[in-house]
Amino acid sequence: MATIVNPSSRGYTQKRHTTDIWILHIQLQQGEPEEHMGLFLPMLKAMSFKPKDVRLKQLESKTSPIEKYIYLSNLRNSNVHLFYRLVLENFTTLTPLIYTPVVGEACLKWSDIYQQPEGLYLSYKDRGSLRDILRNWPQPNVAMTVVTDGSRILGLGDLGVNGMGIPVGKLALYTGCAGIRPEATLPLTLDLGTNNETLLNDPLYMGSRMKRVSEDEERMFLDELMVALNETWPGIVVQFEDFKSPFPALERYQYKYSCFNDDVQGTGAVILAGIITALKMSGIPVKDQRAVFMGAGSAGTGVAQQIVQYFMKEGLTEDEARRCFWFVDTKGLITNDRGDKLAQHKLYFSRDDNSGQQFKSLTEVVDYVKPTILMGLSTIRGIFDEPILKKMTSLNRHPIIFPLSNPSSKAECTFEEAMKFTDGRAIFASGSPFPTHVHNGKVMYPSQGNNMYVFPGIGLGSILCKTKHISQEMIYTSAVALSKTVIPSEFANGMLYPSLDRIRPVSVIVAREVIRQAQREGLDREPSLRDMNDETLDQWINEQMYNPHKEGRFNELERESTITDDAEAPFYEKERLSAKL
Ligand SMILES: NC(=O)C1=CN([C@@H]2O[C@H](COP(=O)(O)OP(=O)(O)OC[C@H]3O[C@@H](n4cnc5c(N)ncnc54)[C@H](OP(=O)(O)O)[C@@H]3O)[C@@H](O)[C@H]2O)C=CC1
Ligand SMILES: CC(=O)C(=O)O
Ligand SMILES: [Mg+2]
Repeated sequence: MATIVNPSSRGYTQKRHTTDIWILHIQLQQGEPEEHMGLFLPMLKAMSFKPKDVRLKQLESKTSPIEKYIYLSNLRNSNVHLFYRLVLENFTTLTPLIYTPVVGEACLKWSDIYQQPEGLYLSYKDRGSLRDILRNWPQPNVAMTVVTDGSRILGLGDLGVNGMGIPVGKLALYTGCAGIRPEATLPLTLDLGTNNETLLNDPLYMGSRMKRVSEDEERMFLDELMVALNETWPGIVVQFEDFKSPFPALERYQYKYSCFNDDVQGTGAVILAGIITALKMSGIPVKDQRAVFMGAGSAGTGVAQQIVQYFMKEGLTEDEARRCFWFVDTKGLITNDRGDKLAQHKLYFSRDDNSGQQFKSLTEVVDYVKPTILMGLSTIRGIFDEPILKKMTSLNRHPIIFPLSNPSSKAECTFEEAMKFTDGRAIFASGSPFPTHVHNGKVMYPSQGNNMYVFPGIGLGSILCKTKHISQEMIYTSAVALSKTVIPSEFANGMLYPSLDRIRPVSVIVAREVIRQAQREGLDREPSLRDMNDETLDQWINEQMYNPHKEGRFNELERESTITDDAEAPFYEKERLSAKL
């Protein structure tokens, strides 16, 4: 049975020996004779930092992103409140280290950098006992799980159980961005085999050494899992993540359980929010939009479907809206007469107006369609090259360029490339973060079109209103809500999304609107929220959110947890105060 848990990072009380330098420092401050401090004395005397400052210094001293990732994982496991305090105070700098792009490198090296278990692994052999295994999880009140089978981790392919970095990273964002308590989150990885030969031959690989089970076998496993999860934690919100397409489980469970597919629906919502703002910037009406999508997988078609819904609300018929999209996959432009059997999820957008012509390359498609929007969800680094970006610039005053593939190593173009080859005119969003770029002496700001802007709010709203299921309208509403959170100064800087430093209030707004939509559809099971006005509801949502600054200690040995709960008191004083309680 491949069940491994590490409860400490989820807020579980765990004894731990604290022999680090902080204890010496505390002892010094508490009057311990100086001779006991030995060689550390000068260093200890010079220390006037609080633990969070020291942790940031230590983090800075790590020279590579992966070392920083490991450092932060260890901190999360040893002192969960201090970790989240750092995250909340440094969202913009720490998110790339705990999420994309560095989580991609962490997943690639998972077996090599493995320090401790951080979630629950369920293997195919466990089928028939899933409920019993879930009951062994030490936390009684799990509200949210992110589950992957590791079959399509970011744009990196089948990484088997090494995909665990994704549920861990996404749930860290649930806690950071939306205040879901750490102990209420369950990172879940299904070990259903892998078709990655490198992993199968890697002596350090920790998953089952077998090829992936069949689609039918996986479906039966998921059926058992969904029942087991809901019996163990009734109403638990399930986020499906990084399953290879096609992913039929969404249609199977969508109206039965509280669940959503983040790659299809979360990405769809966040990119729709970006497009709503981008269209305001470009000034081109909906009816004149022509969007070319490089990549027709779960994310690409999910995004286009959300935009179709928006175009229809803006007055187009469904057919008119659908015809604003052209998709390119490994075989070229997707058309009805291309000669291959199209997967189900591609049929809706397949073109029938190509007069028998077939277009193999993106360049040919761009020449043919003359798009206003170029979306990348293809995992092909650099496919939006100089000629294509220049072509888009010749066609549009403000071409909309969204290289959305993750991690950065898979991005269709970088921000710098987009600015350079469109003469600073592109309206830009990427899946992973890029630095600002100076173009003709002006600082240009990239936007990050990543589902992290919505999934925390969707999950939070769904949990709080105890929704029966998560409807398509709830997802759509999250997009519209997000688009309204961009403030004028951000818009003026070309930003399509709010600054990450405001992510908590943004998540409150997204959660509130998700709750309101559930109420309109009669899906909510928390009637007390129905009579609250928006202001009261926002305040109530805020009060429900985990705040690491207000957390008490875990136990006497969790010294650092104790000393993080007051921002102002010197930590050694706080330690003394807490010791009296
Ligand atoms: N920014 C964000 O928030 C998000 C970004 N993503 C990113 O989007 C990317 C795609 O994810 P997803 O849709 O789930 O993946 P899929 O595997 O479902 O789809 C990938 C698509 O890209 C096409 N493709 C791959 N390689 C080539 C190639 N060499 N030439 C032409 N087409 C190619 C595939 O074609 P074919 O169908 O013929 O195989 C397929 O249509 C990933 O990098 C992922 O990280 C995903 C979710 C959210
Ligand atoms: C962001 C995300 O969900 C992905 O790249 O798969
Ligand atoms: Mg994903």
